[in-house]
Parts: sequence; structure tokens; C-alpha cells
Amino acid sequence: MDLFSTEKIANILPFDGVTNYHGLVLNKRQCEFYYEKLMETILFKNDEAIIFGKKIITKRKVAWYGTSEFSYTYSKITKKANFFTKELIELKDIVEKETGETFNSCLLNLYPSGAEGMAYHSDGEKMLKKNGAIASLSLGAERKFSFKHKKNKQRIDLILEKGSLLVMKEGTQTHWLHRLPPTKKVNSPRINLTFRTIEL
Ligand SMILES: O=C(O)CCC(=O)C(=O)O
Ligand SMILES: [Fe+2]
Repeated sequence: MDLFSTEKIANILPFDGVTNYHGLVLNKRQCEFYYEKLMETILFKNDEAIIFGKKIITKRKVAWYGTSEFSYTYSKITKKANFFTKELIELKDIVEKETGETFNSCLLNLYPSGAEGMAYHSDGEKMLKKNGAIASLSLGAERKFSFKHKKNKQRIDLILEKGSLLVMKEGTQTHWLHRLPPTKKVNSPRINLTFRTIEL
């Protein structure tokens, strides 16, 4: 491996997991094109979750797509995935080439402004392939992203640039939580795509 690629995919976690920040995988033109296309075509819906036994509706919008119309459970609610769109297949190809992994589903999150974020969690749903990679592609507004170790509470922060790819794997979900903190500094939307492998 040459110096450039080692640097490009450095592990941002100091221990107990591997999370690679690949930097930009889309150019400016692709960022604009895919951001507009996804805004037009993706069936985003306000997320529903059961928290402390109560159903809540979030301002953050979500959509699930996949290679088939599988049902999945997320935040204790069972939903059905849509078939991948043309653009999602193109983005999945780019991400698969970059990571050397394969994925069969994608969860998209739309954060209308900095007022919306996502609280600390790890992605360990039963139907996800155990220790499978989760590849996170960002479009629109740049936002801070944080990891917190489950035991010693160590924090790692980074900025997710538009067109960038972050790949969480090997122990990341077992030992670390991650979140997208809300911020007053951002007033425009961000779209995040997490490519995942569901055991069908
Ligand atoms: O929006 C992000 O960058 C992260 C989203 C996330 O953690 C998730 O969907 O599980
Ligand atoms: Fe997550």
C-alpha cells in the first residue's frame, strides 16, 4: 500500500474498532447532481420511533431502499424498503468500488437544518450482517460527527464534508456510539446515505 492510500484511509479510532475516513469520493459536479436528484426522487418520510414506550415523530426524514422489498425493524418499528433508484445504484457502485465491500440496502437521512441531528447510538440491529461494514456518504451541508467509547467515554470528532465517505467496521458498533450533534451554525439541509448489508 502506498503512502497516499494509507493516509487516505486512516483509521480514525484509536482502539476497539476500525472506522476509515476516505475523504471525498464525489467531485463537486457529482455532489450537486446527486443532491438535487435525491431531493426530487427519494420518498423521505418523517421518522417514527418508540422511545420509552411512546411513539414519537422526528423532524429528521428517512427512507429505506434495497435490492428487494424486504421488511426491516429500526427504532422498534417495522417498515418495508423501496427498490433502489437509478441514482442509488450508481452511488452504491461508487461506494462498493471505493471500499471493496458489497451492500444490499441503504438508509437515507435528510436533516432539514442544523436543528436536527441524531442522538448517540450504535447500529447493531439483528437483521444487519454481524460486524458488516456500514458506509456513510454525505451530501449537502457539512456537519460534525462524533464517536464516544461505550466504556471509557473517549470522544473522537470529525467533520463530514459533502461528497465524503466514512466506513464503520470491525468493532466500531460493538465498542463505540456515534451521533450527529445538532448545531445552530448550519441552516441548510444535509442528506446522509448509509449503505448496509441486511441478512435476507
Ligand atoms: O447522518 C449521519 O451521518 C449518521 C446517520 C446514522 O448514524 C444512522 O443512520 O445510523
Ligand atoms: Fe448510525
